[in-house]
Amino acid sequence: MNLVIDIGNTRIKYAVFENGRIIHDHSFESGLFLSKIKELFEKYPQINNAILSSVGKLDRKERDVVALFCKVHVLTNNSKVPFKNSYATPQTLGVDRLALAAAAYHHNPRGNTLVIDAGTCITYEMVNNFGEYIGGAISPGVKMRYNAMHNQTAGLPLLNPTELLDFIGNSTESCIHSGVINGVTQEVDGVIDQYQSRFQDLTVILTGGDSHFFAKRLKNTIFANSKFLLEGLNCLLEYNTN
Ligand SMILES: Nc1ncnc2c1ncn2[C@@H]1O[C@H](COP(=O)(O)OP(=O)(O)O)[C@@H](O)[C@H]1O
Ligand SMILES: CC(C)(COP(=O)(O)O)[C@@H](O)C(=O)NCCC(=O)O
Repeated sequence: MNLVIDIGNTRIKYAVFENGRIIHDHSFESGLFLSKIKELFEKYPQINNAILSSVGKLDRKERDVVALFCKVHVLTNNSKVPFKNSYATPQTLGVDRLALAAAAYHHNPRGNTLVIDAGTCITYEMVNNFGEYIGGAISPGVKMRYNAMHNQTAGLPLLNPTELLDFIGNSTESCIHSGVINGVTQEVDGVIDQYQSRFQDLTVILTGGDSHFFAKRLKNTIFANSKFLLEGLNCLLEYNTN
């Protein structure tokens, strides 16, 4: 059994894999790391390998906690990947993006795949039909857009994301919601259009904790997969331990 852990800028997500399939997954706040990991190994003592991916400062404590129970691979920019990495600055590439590219390559090794991850930031990852990761984009996430407008103005309230009734706002709140939710929707649809005009038979995967706020509004066809990054981590764990 494998344990994969994704420490993002907002949440920690993990999954237990058996024979390539998720048998358990969960997310939690960073303060609960030790107790959650202990609980997990009590429930699944068969876990013998783990991979730890962190886009923040990985506290040695976190690695050491997992290492008490099994072998740990800490994902870095020097980990082996099954695809060609053509990012111009591979040492500064977020390891979460490496995992998304691995998942894209695993699911569609001979196809063109665009992965859109709506987490703290919205990231775009392109793996082409030559098995080459060529990069993509980083843009502000849904919550970040609400926070930025509140923090950088005198008069805009801080709102929580919500379903949008119409793209035309007629109040301060509905205008902010339109600016963020309709704005993200138009951005994502526009970016998909650009990639589609350059890459034939493009498969688009949408993932990330905030994707549900706009997924249904997209005009383009996408495959929603909330576990895509975790699946990529499992591929990288297998690739780096076998
Ligand atoms: N239990 C939760 N705790 C915090 N955020 C959550 C939770 N469930 C869903 N979310 C949403 O997920 C978003 C973070 O998405 P995620 O893909 O986990 O980002 P990251 O990988 O950058 O940490 C938050 O902005 C929030 O809206
Ligand atoms: C772009 C990111 C902040 C995304 O983090 P997330 O929203 O998934 O928490 C992270 O992948 C990162 O810090 N990247 C480093 C820069 C780069 O990928 O080129």
